[in-house]
Amino acid sequence: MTERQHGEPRPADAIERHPGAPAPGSTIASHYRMCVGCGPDHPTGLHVTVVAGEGLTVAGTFTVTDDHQGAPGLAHGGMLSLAFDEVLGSLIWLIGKPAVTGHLETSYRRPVPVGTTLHIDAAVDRAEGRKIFMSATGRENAPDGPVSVAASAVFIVVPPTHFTDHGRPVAASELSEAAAKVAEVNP
Ligand SMILES: CCCCCCCCCCCCCC(=O)SCCNC(=O)CCNC(=O)[C@H](O)C(C)(C)COP(=O)(O)OP(=O)(O)OC[C@H]1O[C@@H](n2cnc3c(N)ncnc32)[C@H](O)[C@@H]1OP(=O)(O)O
Repeated sequence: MTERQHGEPRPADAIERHPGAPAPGSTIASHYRMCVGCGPDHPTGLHVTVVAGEGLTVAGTFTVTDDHQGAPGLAHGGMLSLAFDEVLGSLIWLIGKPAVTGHLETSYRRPVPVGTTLHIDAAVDRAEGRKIFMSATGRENAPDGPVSVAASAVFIVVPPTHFTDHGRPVAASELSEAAAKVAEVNP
C-alpha cells in the first residue's frame, strides 16, 4: 500500500446500511426515555422524532415550544444545534455502529419562531477510518420549506463500552431495544 503524504486526505472507506437497520419509513425509537433530544418523558426536551429513509438517510422533526426560546418568541441557537445533533446521531442506527459527536457545525440562515416545525433531513456523506462525515438541512414547516438551518458533523465510532464506561448505569427498561443491546455488551 502507498503511504499517505503529509496533508493528503485519507481515501474514503466504504460505509453501508446495516442489514438490521430500521426499514425505510419506520420510526427510529428514542434511545433513552429521558434524552433531552428525543426522550418522550423529558418534560422540556425537544421530543425530536426520526424516521429512517432510503440508504443512509433519515428525516426528523422538531417543533419549537416556549421551552426552547432564546430571544422571546424565537428558538435558541443551542436548541437548534441540539436538534441537529439528535437527528444526525440517529444515523448510527442505520450503520449499526455506536458513534458520538466529535464535531458539529451549525449555520443559522433564518430566525426560527416558536411554533415552527423544523423538518430535518440528514445523511451520511462518507467515512474515513472511525470518522463518519454527515450533513443535514432543516426546513421551515414543510419538507420543502425554506432552509432555516444547515449543519455538518463528524461522528467518531466508539466501542459499545464507551457509554457504560463514561455514563452512569441505566436500567435496560429505560432504554430502547437497540440501546439496551448496546448496553448489554458491558452490563
Ligand atoms: C448504554 C446506553 C447506550 C446508548 C447508545 C446510543 C446513544 C446515542 C446518543 C446520541 C446522542 C447524540 C450524539 C451526542 O451528543 S454524543 C455526546 C457528545 N460527544 C461526546 O461526548 C464525545 C466526547 N469525545 C470523546 O469521547 C472522544 O474525544 C472521541 C471518542 C470523540 C475521540 O476520542 P478517541 O480517543 O476515541 O479518538 P482518537 O483520538 O483515536 O481519534 C480517532 C479519529 O477521530 C478523529 N477525531 C477525534 N476527535 C475528533 C473531533 N472532535 N473532531 C474531528 N475528528 C476527531 C481523529 O483525528 C482520528 O482521525 P484520524 O487521525 O484517524 O483520521
